[in-house]
Amino acid sequence: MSAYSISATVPLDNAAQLEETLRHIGATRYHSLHPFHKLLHGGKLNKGQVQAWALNRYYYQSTIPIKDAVVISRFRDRATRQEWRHRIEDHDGDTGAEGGIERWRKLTEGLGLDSAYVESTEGILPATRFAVEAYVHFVRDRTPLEAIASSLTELFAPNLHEERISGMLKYYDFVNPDIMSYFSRRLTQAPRDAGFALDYVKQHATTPAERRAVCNALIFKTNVLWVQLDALYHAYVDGHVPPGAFVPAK
Ligand SMILES: O=C(O)c1cc(C(=O)O)c2c(n1)C(=O)C(=O)c1cc(C(=O)O)[nH]c1-2
Repeated sequence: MSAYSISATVPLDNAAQLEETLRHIGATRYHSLHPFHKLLHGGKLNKGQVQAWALNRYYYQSTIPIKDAVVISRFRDRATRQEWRHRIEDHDGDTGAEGGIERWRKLTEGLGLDSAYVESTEGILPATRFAVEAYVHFVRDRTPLEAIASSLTELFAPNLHEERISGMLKYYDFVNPDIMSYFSRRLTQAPRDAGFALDYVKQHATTPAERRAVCNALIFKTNVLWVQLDALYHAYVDGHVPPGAFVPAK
């Protein structure tokens, strides 16, 4: 066991073994297992703590299209770029079509946060910034195959989003279906994206070494997500807010 890579003894001789290993990584390392999410979805946080989560996650959400633009830049193959580009539109929106970032801003606004403050990202935790930047650098610096593989956490997102929608609506009187629209929309977007990425890595990782690199890219990404919640827990559950970061109103 390592925090960064799968064990050398895991068999990766074909695409079926690759998929099995990827699903195992999700089942054991996805951030749905993190204690901060248990508190968030179980109604155990106060409004200020939910605000801190949404404020920090805004940085992740708003960086995703930048990450996807970098992914696209790695491919000479037009068909892959064509397939990938709707992800940018899903988040950025288009003329007359609201995108995910705008929906996320509605969430932070509905939680009572000032949009200019959220968009400035001035109040986010240093660990959020470092983790999210590491994701962008990963897709820039690793192979195109690993860049695609790092998006595979989305395979596990729909279950988490369903748990989040129902838990947050049930437990928090400051949450309503309108401000949760970001997540209801992702329930259809994420499976399509994850399905493409899974098919892609199964087809293009043709050696055990490449399949291992795919698995380790997914582990890297689960770490990107996990450390963001570690930092939120330390700051807003344990109460050690770093200098200059968002402090909820009393
Ligand atoms: O709420 C979540 O837990 C969660 C997780 C993830 C993920 O697993 O990376 C994404 C999202 N949401 C999400 O909304 C989203 O648009 C998204 C894009 C990506 C990606 O890596 O390209 N991950 C995720």
